[in-house]
Amino acid sequence: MRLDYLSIFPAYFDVLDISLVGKAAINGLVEIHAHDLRDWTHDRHRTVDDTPCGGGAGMVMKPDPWGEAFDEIIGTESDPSVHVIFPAPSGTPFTQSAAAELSSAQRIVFCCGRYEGIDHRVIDYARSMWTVHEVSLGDYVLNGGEVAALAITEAVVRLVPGFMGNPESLAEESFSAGQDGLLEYPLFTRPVSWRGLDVPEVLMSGHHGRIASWRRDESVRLTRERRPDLTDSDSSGIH
Ligand SMILES: CN1CCC[C@H](Cn2ccc3ccc(-c4n[nH]c(N)c4C#N)cc32)C1
Repeated sequence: MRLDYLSIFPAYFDVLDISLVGKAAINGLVEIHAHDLRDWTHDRHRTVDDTPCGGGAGMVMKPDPWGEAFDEIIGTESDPSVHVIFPAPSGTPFTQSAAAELSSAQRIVFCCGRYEGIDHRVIDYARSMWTVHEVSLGDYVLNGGEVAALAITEAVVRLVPGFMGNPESLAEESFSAGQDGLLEYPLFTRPVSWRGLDVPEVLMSGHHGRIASWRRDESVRLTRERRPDLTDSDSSGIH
């Protein structure tokens, strides 16, 4: 899997060399390339923004640098196997199932906007050439797309076959299919007693049936408390 990041702050992606994603890069599972969008400007000030047509606050990212960057990084041929991701507050909420789908992609290009956003013709052009995803990390406003690109990268790469040392652990995570769409149960480890707080006895019983039942009950309880929206979904085990 090749991952490209287009941003006016490419240093955001230096962190990928440190994290788990860095290990995947070393193992050859993923190839990471960060690019400075300003490398595709031609004026002395390396300008990437301009005032919004129709007025309004802030600045909008000009289409020209993006188009020239696309030509060089992706090419000028249409290819639906290339996935181009535009993080944006107006995007579709990014989910675990979207991460799972993207984990089989061979090429993902993240377009990280800044200012008030990117000229919409950039997205329209990308849609005419590649498979485009306009996604949102959540219902809050960030200053740009970089943090979202990092979060999406981690969510996707950890699902790439061969990345996780113990793929079985993926099955029990919140939001994974194996978890019935429920939140993860509380976790405990040694010491059994810590500052007057004890591990639930059932977890020390060695009785696998009771442990599984306790964990399921806890997942149902937490999901009802914190994510009632998940309890109505078909995939959840709660109805
Ligand atoms: C005041 N304005 C409002 C519009 C957005 C401006 C900042 N910005 C520019 C590009 C850009 C990309 C993503 C996000 C973003 N925010 N929240 C999320 N979940 C996102 C995601 N994915 C934010 C962004 C700030």
